[in-house]
Amino acid sequence: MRIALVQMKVIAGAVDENRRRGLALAREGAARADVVVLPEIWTTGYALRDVDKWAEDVEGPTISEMLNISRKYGTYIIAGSIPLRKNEKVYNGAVVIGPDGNVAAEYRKIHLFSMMGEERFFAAGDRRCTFNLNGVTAGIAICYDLRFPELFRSLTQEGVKIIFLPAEWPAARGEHWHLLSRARAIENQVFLCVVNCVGEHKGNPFYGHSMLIGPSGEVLAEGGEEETILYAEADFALVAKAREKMSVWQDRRPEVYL
Ligand SMILES: NC(=O)CCC(=O)C(=O)O
Repeated sequence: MRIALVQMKVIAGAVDENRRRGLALAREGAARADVVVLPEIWTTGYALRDVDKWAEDVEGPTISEMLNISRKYGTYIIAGSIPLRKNEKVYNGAVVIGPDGNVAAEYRKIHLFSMMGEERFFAAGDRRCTFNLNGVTAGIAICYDLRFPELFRSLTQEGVKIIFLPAEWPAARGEHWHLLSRARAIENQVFLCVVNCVGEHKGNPFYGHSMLIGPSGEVLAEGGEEETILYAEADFALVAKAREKMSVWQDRRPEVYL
């Protein structure tokens, strides 16, 4: 399965420009891959005070155009996250679009990033999200969720072989980005597809370094700190191979942990 990791430059508050560029990059990726993934809140960036103004539902201009792209190219699109309006609340929400051009799943960020006051602007999600990716069970988490291994464990318990993580992660914590992403892949023996943005916010650069990580922690593709589309192959047979080689899952002792 060929994945396009859209590591785009996000400018806080420049919604029209971000949307125009994000859609163009998604079109480019969709022409060359089976799955396209965008970063976290890529339409608004960290203009958190304005997310209510810019929030859209799945019929809004961003997702409806993503549905057209996916229908035209027959690709899955994980439309990063956008401020997503649902039942009169605004969530930091990721929408998964199937190759038939319909919404296949929605994930609303569970762990809001209190260090930046996200909880003042978004409602928190309270549900995990898995979906069928061409016969493979896949899961989603968003950015700060990466610090909560329990979520990734539960997704693995549900049978996922790949977890997608759109992010807006700063260069200041680049080491954490690498360590946590690889640890989540290694401990669960699953693929992690982590897609970050580039650019800066109030003088603080975003880290980029989007990656596809294999189920033994191998970095199969990694971006730099520039806007780019990374293309990478996920061979899901590697999951069974990693688990045959080292039976971490069977060796767990859950009865002792809680
Ligand atoms: N947008 C985020 O969730 C940022 C998370 C982050 O910077 C961190 O966990 O560190």
